[in-house]
Amino acid sequence: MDVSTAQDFLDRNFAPWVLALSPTVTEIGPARTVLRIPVTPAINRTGGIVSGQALAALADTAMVMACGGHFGEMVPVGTVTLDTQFLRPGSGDALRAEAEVTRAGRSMVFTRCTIVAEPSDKAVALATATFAR
Ligand SMILES: CC(C)(COP(=O)(O)OP(=O)(O)OC[C@H]1O[C@@H](n2cnc3c(N)ncnc32)[C@H](O)[C@@H]1OP(=O)(O)O)[C@@H](O)C(=O)NCCC(=O)NCCSC(=O)Cc1ccccc1
Repeated sequence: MDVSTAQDFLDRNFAPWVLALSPTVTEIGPARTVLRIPVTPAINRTGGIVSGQALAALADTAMVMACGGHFGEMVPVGTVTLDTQFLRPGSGDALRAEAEVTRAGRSMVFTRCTIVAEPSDKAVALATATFAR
């Protein structure tokens, strides 16, 4: 599956408020899937840092897309667990979510994601999620 097919799936299937984050698929494949969002005032909480809610939504979205990258096509999955660690305040120009499948079984898919701030390249959040397929 190529980046434009993945982007098309994302644009057609995710909730409007998630699409309001302006997620762009920059890489998709069996090894890893990468999404990017701009940092805008709309996703910041008080204090001028990115809200945890936006970070969690980005991570969940990236890990759903990583399932598609792993299987070579978008497959219907439902999030069963989502765990996030907010390592440091998110700020900068953009956030890059690097997601991968750690194990895909017959009914469950295990994934992880690192969110990195640009241009600092510092990790601001780690996440894991489990999906039912
Ligand atoms: C504070 C702590 C949880 C733990 O700290 P510690 O273990 O003691 O770690 P340490 O002191 O080593 O600092 C680590 C790094 O953080 C930096 N830094 C620290 N303070 C500030 C600051 N004030 N401003 C800017 N940067 C600051 C500090 O320079 C360092 O950076 P470096 O490593 O040199 O590059 C930290 O991990 C953290 O901020 N995580 C992110 C939490 C987060 O963003 N959650 C989501 C948003 S909340 C939400 O959405 C809910 C909500 C919504 C609406 C309304 C209300 C609530």
